Amino acid sequence: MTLRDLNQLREKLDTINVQLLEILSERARISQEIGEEKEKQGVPEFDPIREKYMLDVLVANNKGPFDDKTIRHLFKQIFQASLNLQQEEHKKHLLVSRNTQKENTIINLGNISVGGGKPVMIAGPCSVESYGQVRQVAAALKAAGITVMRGGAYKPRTSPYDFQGLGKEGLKILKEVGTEFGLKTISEIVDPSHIEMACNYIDVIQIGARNMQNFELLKAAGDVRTPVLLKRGLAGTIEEFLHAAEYIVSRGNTQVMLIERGIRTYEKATRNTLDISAVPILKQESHLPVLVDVTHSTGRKDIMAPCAKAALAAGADGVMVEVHPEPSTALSDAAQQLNFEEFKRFYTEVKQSGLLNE
Ligand SMILES: O=C(O)C(=O)C[C@]1(C(=O)O)C=C[C@@H](O)C=C1
Repeated sequence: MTLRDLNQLREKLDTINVQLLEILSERARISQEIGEEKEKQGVPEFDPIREKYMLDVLVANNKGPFDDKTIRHLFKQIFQASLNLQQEEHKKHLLVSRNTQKENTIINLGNISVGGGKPVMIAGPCSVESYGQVRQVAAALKAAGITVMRGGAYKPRTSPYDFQGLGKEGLKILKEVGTEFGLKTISEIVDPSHIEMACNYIDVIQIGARNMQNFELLKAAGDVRTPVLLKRGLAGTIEEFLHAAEYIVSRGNTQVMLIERGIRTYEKATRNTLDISAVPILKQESHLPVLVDVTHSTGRKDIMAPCAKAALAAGADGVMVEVHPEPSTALSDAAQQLNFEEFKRFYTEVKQSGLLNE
């Protein structure tokens, strides 16, 4: 074969490549149209039976030189790429998506609004341990000007032998103390059958990281009209996080706040890895308020203030931090809760950055 012949063959390939591209693009456009129709009809995009049928037809028509396995592989890539296109489009239509609602969702908690452009500080003990302990924290928070207090009554702990929380008794304490000090309260609920009951005692239902994909719990939280603080799962992707929020919003409860709390990585210097990039991504992709939990993400008191400032600089609508009257005696998270003095220093430093704007 002469050099001239080789060049002629390559020119033929170049032409076919462009033709293939045109055909592939045309196929992709049709697949997108199918995707839109599927969305309207509420039919899932991925259809393995349809894919199997198409592959069988292709293999039946295959005259070589590619073997059947190669044909299956090549076309499966095309199906997958088309499916990705359909799913990208579908994501834009989620109720939690910024494409569906341009304006920020604002959640009013007493005299503060979360998501309205004025970031908030939420603080409180990891666990509700006693009436006296919650009262002490509430008094310190009130004095500092905090108006939303967190406190865990149902504690999903790694070990079944660790303190499991005071349950309903803990919710009652939060209600009593919250009312006395004029504070709004947040507490985690772990059982779908407790959601309705909890609404009588607390102002915000928290769904914890371990329950981000507890779909029955998400549905139950979607059926009430109490605001929900949804934590990102330990290994939850941003896409999974948004779909978890969609579970709640699609049931009619539009009052959802997202909270980044660190994800599991190989890094051991912090308890989890605070994914700061999640903040601007979530703000771009969703209209829901985005907060950052600096206690669980870092697990380190010495870097909580810079991480809180980083979160606010990245666009977070608020920061959550754990505070305890005497952290060394705390029944959970003893190492990372701030005492009142430490909280004051932390809060002052964050306020001085001018990012909190309270
Ligand atoms: O035919 C369909 O139902 C499509 O949605 C199209 C298509 C494709 O483009 O190959 C896309 C996703 C499905 O998994 C199967 C096929």
